[in-house]
Amino acid sequence: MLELKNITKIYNPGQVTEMCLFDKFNLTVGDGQFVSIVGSNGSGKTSMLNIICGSIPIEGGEVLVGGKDIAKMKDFQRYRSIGRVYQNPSMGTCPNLTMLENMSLADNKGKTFGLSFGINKARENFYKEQLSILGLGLENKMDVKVGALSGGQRQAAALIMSTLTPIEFLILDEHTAALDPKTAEIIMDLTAKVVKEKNLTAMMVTHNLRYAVEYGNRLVMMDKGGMVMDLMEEEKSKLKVQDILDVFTSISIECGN
Ligand SMILES: Nc1ncnc2c1ncn2[C@@H]1O[C@H](COP(=O)(O)OP(=O)(O)OP(=O)(O)O)[C@@H](O)[C@H]1O
Repeated sequence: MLELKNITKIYNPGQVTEMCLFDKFNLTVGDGQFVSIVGSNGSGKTSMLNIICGSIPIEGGEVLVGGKDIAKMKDFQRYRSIGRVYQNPSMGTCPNLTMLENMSLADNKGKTFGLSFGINKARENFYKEQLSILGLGLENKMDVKVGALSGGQRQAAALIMSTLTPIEFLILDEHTAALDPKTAEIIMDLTAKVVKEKNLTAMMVTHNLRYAVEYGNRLVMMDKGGMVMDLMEEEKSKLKVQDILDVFTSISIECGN
């Protein structure tokens, strides 16, 4: 279980540009939940993911995984339980390294000796087996430099790399936003497959309302550092894209837009 408890996040504290984004923000994500997170620009979605991943400091509160405060852990310890796929496919992979070297790097994540190639031929079959889950033939491209792959193939590889070690949480940060519509569909289907097969808890930020409605078993809408909608499985299953659009519209009318 992941718990964000009384999170306070202030950007630029003490400066004229000081901005309190989260003021005692709370969110609990149960094991096995796949949470779609939507919200207008600047509502705090990416900041929330960054707080979970420890990429930005917080002024107050706790980030608990299984009751343990991971905000105080070192990066390599925290990333043992978390995998993240970014918007830009090149963020999750090393373009100048081969598929095999990329998989090997991902395999070494969270180990105390740091990042090393540590190519282990004995693991190669495991890497191939994992890549074959995607059904894109990447298991036959082990010696190809990842930079030579298409954006969609790289994002698919990033998905497998981020879930190669036994993580608990998969963080998806607009991970289909840079892809063409057809490739985005493929990556979304693969995401659902990987989350199910690896029994992961997932948090997916997306501006694609259809994906938010169709995928996952919980939907959260954020606005100005708070949650304005939080629908669990049954309620979410009845939700239509238009329902979310209506909430968006009412929020922007309240804001005078
Ligand atoms: N490094 C930073 N310094 C100062 N303010 C920041 C910083 N990062 C984010 N913010 C502010 O925090 C607020 C939330 O930003 P965040 O990127 O978390 O929103 P978001 O919901 O992910 O937006 P988007 O949909 O545009 O990606 C915004 O007002 C933004 O300007």
